[in-house]
Amino acid sequence: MHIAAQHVAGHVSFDFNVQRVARLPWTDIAQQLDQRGHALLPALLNREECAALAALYRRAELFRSRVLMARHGFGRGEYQYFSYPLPAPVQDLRASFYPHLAPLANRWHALMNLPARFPDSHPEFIRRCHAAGQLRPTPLLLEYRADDYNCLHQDLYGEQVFPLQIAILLSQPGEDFEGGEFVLSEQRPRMQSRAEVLPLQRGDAVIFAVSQRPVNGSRGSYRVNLRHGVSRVRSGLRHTLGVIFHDAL
Ligand SMILES: O=C(O)CCC(=O)C(=O)O
Ligand SMILES: [Fe+2]
Repeated sequence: MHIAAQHVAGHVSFDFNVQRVARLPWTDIAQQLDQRGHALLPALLNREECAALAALYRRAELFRSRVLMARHGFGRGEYQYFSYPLPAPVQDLRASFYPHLAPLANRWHALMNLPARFPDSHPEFIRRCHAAGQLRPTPLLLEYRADDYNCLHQDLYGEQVFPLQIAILLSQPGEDFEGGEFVLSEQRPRMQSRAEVLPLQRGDAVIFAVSQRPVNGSRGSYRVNLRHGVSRVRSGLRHTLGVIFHDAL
């Protein structure tokens, strides 16, 4: 599982040591996720790794589809979904984070009275997605330029939903781009929506709830509805890697 290997992402080769996922402070991360519905992982990737991943955006042959957000009312800017086989670092990120998140996902589902439970390994969960007709890979690279933004949304692609996902900022705020903040909104029952802006730096990752999370109330847990998006990029170029664990119809 925890393999340290030399990987080739396109023509750029870099060492993505999956051990760093195992070494993350998982107790603290789970606590942040329980309390706030998101957890920040500072400096998950270094500058060179971010540059190598962002450069994949130009390699059209690595992707199954390209979405121009304005055409669909999703915002402005574009993204591309990777094809299978995923580039090794993307595949490794997806497979190595999943086992740490599955127990939390199961606990959240129990608290929210949702019937689905998640297997320990990502290949097993992917088999379930594929059996449900969700065959298409969802990891994606996003690219934003001046005036681009990403409307608040939920990345749901079928009945099979893994309740947590990861986004990694690949560009440096204040250097590569201005504006373009990662935003989360939370809708509690019978209350107005609450927004949170996450101060991500290049290489930082955020783990966050895809659509719902449990919140402790006086009479047990209740479900809170979440969305995420990106505020307007004021200048420059911003890239993100998104890792979603379920596949798409
Ligand atoms: O560009 C971002 O920071 C958000 C990307 C996103 O919507 C996702 O990873 O699902
Ligand atoms: Fe998203």
